[in-house]
Amino acid sequence: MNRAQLDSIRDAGPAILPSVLNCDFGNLMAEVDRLREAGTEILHLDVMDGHFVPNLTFGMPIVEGLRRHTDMPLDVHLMISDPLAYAKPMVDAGADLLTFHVEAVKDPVDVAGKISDLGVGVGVAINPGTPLSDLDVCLDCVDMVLVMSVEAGFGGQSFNPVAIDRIRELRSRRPELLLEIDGGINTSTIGLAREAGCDLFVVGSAIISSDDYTAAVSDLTEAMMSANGGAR
Ligand SMILES: O=C(CO)[C@H](O)[C@H](O)COP(=O)(O)O
Ligand SMILES: [Co+2]
Repeated sequence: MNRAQLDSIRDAGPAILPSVLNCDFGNLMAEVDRLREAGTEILHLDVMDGHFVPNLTFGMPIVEGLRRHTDMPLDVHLMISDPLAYAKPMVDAGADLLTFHVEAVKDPVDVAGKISDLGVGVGVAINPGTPLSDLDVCLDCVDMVLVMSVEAGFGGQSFNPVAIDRIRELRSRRPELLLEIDGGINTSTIGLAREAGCDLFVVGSAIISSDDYTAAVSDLTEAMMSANGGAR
């Protein structure tokens, strides 16, 4: 994802990014088609290594398979201990935006720079329990901050409201930064995050657990748009 694509995402206004984490992986492409038909445009892919987080999901083969069958931008959330080891393979597989966890690396500036050099958007994620000040060193080196509203590792967890204060603080410090929130986002929490100044809203269970993805996305969109977006 080049600079122009990132700018167009920012300029396009708030967006809901479905996480396929809890979808029916035996019918992955059918699920992706349903999510596209429901009106979502960017896919959030949760890559977990069973080491950085106590869960194991998927790697490059899934990213590559999705790249072959959809033109939706792929927002890849790396919940892995060694993001640099897999950055280029993930980009080669088709990732458009790569987000690593600040908790997983010693030098986030170096990691952000190396990922950016691959020609994709780079994000840094932070868990609720990690001091926000851990991001200070790399805020100017990333395109996006992914503010976790759950401890990374599983879908279906309860929303941690500390994320709202963090979105608000990051928005006030960096008006141009792309902000994404992830974890426990539903029709109640999405408005709070929007009002705090968030741009991108990762939603897993609140869509995947519903029988009607279109209705779920529509309800979420209504809740998101009825909140007054934080001033940039
Ligand atoms: O990064 C994640 C978990 O580590 C998932 O993206 C997130 O939890 C989405 O699932 P849900 O909306 O059900 O919380
Ligand atoms: Co995620």
